[in-house]
Amino acid sequence: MTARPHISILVVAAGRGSRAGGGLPKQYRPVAGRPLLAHSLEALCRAAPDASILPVIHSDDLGLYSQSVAALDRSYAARLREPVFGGATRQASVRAGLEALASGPSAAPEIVLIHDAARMFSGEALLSRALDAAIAHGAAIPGIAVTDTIKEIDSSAGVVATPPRSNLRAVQTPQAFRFDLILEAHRQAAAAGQDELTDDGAIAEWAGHRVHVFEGEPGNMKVTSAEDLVLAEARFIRELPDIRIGQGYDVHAFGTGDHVWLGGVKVPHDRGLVGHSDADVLSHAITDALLGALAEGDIGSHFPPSDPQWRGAASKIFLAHAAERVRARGGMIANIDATLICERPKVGPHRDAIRESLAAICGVPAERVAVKATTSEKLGFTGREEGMAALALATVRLPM
Ligand SMILES: Nc1ccn([C@@H]2O[C@H](COP(=O)(O)OP(=O)(O)OP(=O)(O)O)[C@@H](O)[C@H]2O)c(=O)n1
Ligand SMILES: C[C@](O)(CO)[C@H](O)COP(=O)(O)O
Repeated sequence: MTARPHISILVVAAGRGSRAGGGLPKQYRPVAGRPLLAHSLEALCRAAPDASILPVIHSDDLGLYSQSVAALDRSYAARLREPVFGGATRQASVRAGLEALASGPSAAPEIVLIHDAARMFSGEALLSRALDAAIAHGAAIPGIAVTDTIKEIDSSAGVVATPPRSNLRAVQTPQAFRFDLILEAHRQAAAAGQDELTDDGAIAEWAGHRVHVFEGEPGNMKVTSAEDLVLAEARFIRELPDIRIGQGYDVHAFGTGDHVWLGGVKVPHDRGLVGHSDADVLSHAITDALLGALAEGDIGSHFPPSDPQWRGAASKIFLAHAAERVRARGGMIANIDATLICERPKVGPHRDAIRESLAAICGVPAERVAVKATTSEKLGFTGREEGMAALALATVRLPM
């Protein structure tokens, strides 16, 4: 198997967004509650898990940039290199980024993908095509067939040419290159005073390289105008994953015994909980929360108390089943938050063990599982220590 090349992604975000208007540069304008740049960076982090990412920003925008990074998941933010400052044109900003990659603390990449921060819908398939094309051709850009007829015009003569549409492509980013090729092409163009080229493909072309065009994506829009921001927001909201919240509640009475089961952990107590199964009130509430999020009935409909096979059963079977239902629907459990209501036993000393146990049963990290406890101030059935109650919420993310 050939080793994967070392890849960097340069994200140019130093423009002023004058065509979009609205005060802030467009890459910092909110889209669905977060700066546009946070969406673009997140899309790249998701689509290219191995690549390091170098943002190129304007020197006036450090505060805005930090706010965008703060809106990212920490694991994504950790993948970003220290930003470098861009120049007065896109071309100058790209060159600043390439020079930083060439002279930075880590080895220069073999392949560089150059991407507009203003494009927030770049997915894995597009990045993968870009990478393959750069490896195969050295210089490659994504293009889509144009569907409008394009005219070349002159202000005095009007239309001067109608180029055959079948040969025209609207090109996008990421544009992908062998790093040494595009760095040298940018240096040569700058030295020759050629500083108004609007994409990196044009720079490679100017330097005499054959530039390959691979299939772009119609959805890979560049936010340029104020209308584009509105379209991007609408599209982002339409593509949001299906986030579900489920709730569960359960009660079991105390009876004789020397322990209770809580979240799959045996907790010593001077009484036990009575139930058809092991009466793990916490696991039951969470099972119902997960099934509730899926709108797939409740614990009783999956494991009828009338069925003798569940007599004395370990409740982790029920909970693992509910978690498996989430996975079977292509989803993931985002978090579980549960509260036990009892005077005794004290839950605090067992909390971490219970969280670990629930996390293992559900197949999620323990940091996504919260277990809390409260008394009812000696009021009601829990206050009189006649039984225990548990409440649970689960957030589940399903594919659209
Ligand atoms: N001096 C510049 C100009 C542009 N860009 C970046 O290049 C991408 C594509 O440029 P464009 O959409 O034209 O952005 P702006 O230059 O900001 O827009 P405008 O021309 O409307 O001012 C954007 O992500 C933009 O931030 C850049 O890094 N440095
Ligand atoms: C690089 C680019 O996005 C390819 O379509 C485009 O040329 C950028 O042009 P802009 O005027 O800087 O938006």
